[in-house]
Amino acid sequence: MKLAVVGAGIVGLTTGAGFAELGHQVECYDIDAGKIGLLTAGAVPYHEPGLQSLVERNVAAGRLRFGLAPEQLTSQAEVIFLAVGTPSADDGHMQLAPLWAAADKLTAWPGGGRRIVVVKSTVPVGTADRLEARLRSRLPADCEVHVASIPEFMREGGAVRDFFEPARIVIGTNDPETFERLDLLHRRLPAPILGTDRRTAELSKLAANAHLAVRLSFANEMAALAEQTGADYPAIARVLGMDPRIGPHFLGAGLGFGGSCLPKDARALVRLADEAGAPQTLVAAAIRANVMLPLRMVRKLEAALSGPSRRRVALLGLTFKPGTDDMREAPSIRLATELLRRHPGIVLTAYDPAAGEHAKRALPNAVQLCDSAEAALRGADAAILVTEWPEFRKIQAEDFKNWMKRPILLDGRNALDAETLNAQGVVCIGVGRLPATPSDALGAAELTAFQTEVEP
Ligand SMILES: NC(=O)C1=CN([C@@H]2O[C@H](COP(=O)(O)OP(=O)(O)OC[C@H]3O[C@@H](n4cnc5c(N)ncnc54)[C@H](O)[C@@H]3O)[C@@H](O)[C@H]2O)C=CC1
Ligand SMILES: O=C(O)[C@H]1O[C@H](OP(=O)(O)OP(=O)(O)OC[C@H]2O[C@@H](n3ccc(=O)[nH]c3=O)[C@H](O)[C@@H]2O)[C@H](O)[C@@H](O)[C@@H]1O
Repeated sequence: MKLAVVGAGIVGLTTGAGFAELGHQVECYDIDAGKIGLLTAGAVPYHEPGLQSLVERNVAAGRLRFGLAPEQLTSQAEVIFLAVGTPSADDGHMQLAPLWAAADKLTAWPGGGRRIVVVKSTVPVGTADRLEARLRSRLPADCEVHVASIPEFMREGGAVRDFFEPARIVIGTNDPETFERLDLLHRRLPAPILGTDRRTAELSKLAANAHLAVRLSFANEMAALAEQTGADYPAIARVLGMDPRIGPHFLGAGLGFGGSCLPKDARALVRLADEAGAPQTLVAAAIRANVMLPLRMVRKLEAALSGPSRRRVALLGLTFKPGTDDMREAPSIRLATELLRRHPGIVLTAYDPAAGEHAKRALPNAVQLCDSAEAALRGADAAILVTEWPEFRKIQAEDFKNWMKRPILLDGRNALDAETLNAQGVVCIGVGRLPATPSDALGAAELTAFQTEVEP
């Protein structure tokens, strides 16, 4: 089949390269000339395992091409995927301007006939309906267009694996012929295909991310309760996870969920639900609970250092999770900002193996970015493990003791072997693990003030 993808972000590029690997002819477009320049020169601009070789292989085989506009490639695509970004607006709604801009360009695409436009981007319910009406009113009479919703569930850092081994594929359309073509396109992927209407497909995507957000906030609040009551949250998570009705995934407590999707999609769902008259109070509470977590960590640091002003504190890991260079809504940003706001004299050093320039752009200027964990830790009074990159687990107790002024580690992801480190003279404090000292607990007034500040 001839396919086109508009928006060569992580989703668009992985989808395009993935379908090319399955033997289809794919053209990928993006308005970002820098990105298209890199891709045309053979460089993938994302830290995404397996994507570089997937792209290289399919470009070399002549199945994958890149361009700034369809006129450059004379597209005759039967199926066009829209995979542009849908970032949050200030009020929590999703910005759909990139989607409408991309869609409006479709009306100038060469060639008529029957075309299927698939919305891959995560969007509010009803967007595919609006898009179809918009396209039909603008396309020439010889062009028959059908819009479908095929939401994407891939995870960053595992996008290629998730493309080839998805848990499920949802095809949202009411048009039987459109379903048949899209079903045929996806049939080689080893996953159940669920046919739904478009609105159900759109809401199922938002519901999936909101469910994950609620689950994580539950885990984090339970971990806080474990700390305050002297229980051990990781053991509780194991107990919960062994119940097949609960399952073991996404129960990890720590600094909370970040990234370009979970927070954005949860916020958008709350807005959508308010307008629809079916408020999602649980999801709203999950968002609030999540943004509190960096503050909890600041309070822990304050308790551990008895006042971190003019101290040197190292942040280990900055991206929103390991395996990616993505800094979008990374908890490290709120943590660093809050530390600097509350303790203007603090010296913050930081190291991340992948964040590079993204970290420089996302973090306050005062954060000193280092090019190794050792450089960040040298002379530090304490360190906070923010992102559980595997290389941090290789640092030995002796290294922490030699490099740091005081080997105090706040493990914000329960990634380190606290027992071993503690036995070897390093103070390692995990999340939901140790009984909190009274000063750890957030005062009610402080909690309310912070919550008001971060109200979703
Ligand atoms: N990142 C992820 O793992 C997942 C993302 N999603 C959703 O997929 C969508 C895309 O996400 P990402 O790939 O992460 O976004 P991204 O921000 O990495 O990439 C979006 C791309 O679209 C391009 N673009 C914007 N307007 C355009 C236009 N008018 N014409 C052509 N290109 C245009 C941008 O230049 C950018 O390269 C979002 O709605 C997101 O919520 C869904 C599942 C997973
Ligand atoms: O819509 C999207 O873009 C995607 O959003 C998430 O994927 P992703 O943002 O790549 O990251 P996750 O692996 O879900 O992690 C999200 C956040 O939760 C945190 N997390 C995850 C798991 C856990 O146990 N504890 C925890 O704090 C991570 O550190 C990270 O900050 C979903 O998992 C994907 O299914 C979805 O397609």
